[in-house]
Amino acid sequence: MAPDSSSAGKKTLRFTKMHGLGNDFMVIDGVTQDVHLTAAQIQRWADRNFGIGFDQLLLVEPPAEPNVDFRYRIFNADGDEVEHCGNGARCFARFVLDQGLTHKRVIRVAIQKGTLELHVHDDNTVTVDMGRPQLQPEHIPFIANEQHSVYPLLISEHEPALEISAVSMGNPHCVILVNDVDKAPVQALGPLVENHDAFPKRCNVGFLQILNRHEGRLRVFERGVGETLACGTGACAAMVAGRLRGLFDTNVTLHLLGGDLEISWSGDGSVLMTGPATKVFEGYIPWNNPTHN
Ligand SMILES: N[C@H](CCC[C@H](N)C(=O)O)C(=O)O
Repeated sequence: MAPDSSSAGKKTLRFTKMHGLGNDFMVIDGVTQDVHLTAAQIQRWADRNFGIGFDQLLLVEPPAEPNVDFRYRIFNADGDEVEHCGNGARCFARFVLDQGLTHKRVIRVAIQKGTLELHVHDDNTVTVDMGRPQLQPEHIPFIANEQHSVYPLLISEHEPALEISAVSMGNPHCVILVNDVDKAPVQALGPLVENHDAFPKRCNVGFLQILNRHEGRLRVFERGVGETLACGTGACAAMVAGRLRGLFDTNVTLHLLGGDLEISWSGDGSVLMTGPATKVFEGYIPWNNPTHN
């Protein structure tokens, strides 16, 4: 029985903890609850010792336009709102069905820059149409050399420039090819690239090991979070980068620390991503809605 959310003026907020291959989320129903969040509140809840602990917070809201079922907003653990989250999109679809907010198995959801179409399968995996990758420099604030969206990125004058791929899935990704992800300098290089001034909005940093034309291994140092066990938009960006370099075919399995994602891209049009979405628990947290303080 849920505690009375309005007793004695003290409010409680209902949420669900979920993950997509270990990339974990606090998911909040902002359709039946009146929710206004501050960056400071998100940071407190994201703390894995003093809060709930998550990589991103997902806020589900009513649609603001026709032909869309919901809007969903994404906030990194550092409190910043961001453009897209692939693992989050799958968990969003599972959440709105579990909560009875929809009975549709094909769900259209608005994100910051566009609309996604989600297909929920009987085995509880979800296929997300992730939209077209954006390679034009205006999406990636780079001096483009145009060659397969591969750019030199100078980290230090004492070392040769990194040869990186820059792909936007709505959120910025920098993909670096490595021989062995287990030996990749994720913690040392991740923050330097994330905060490089070539990325005025910072970026997510993917370390991609090509196994064959249909398989790769990927680790991601996420913008605003650090290394996560999986990154859906990062997997899409890595597959696009590999395909643009002529190293991947149309359908690829990417092995991330938390499990596998299936990514399809013909070289034009949308990237499709398929993977699981898992509910861990439901909870309630005492809360003073900032707009009612
Ligand atoms: N850290 C990302 C947002 C979450 C992306 C990731 N969790 C995914 O599954 O796509 C960014 O700042 O753009």
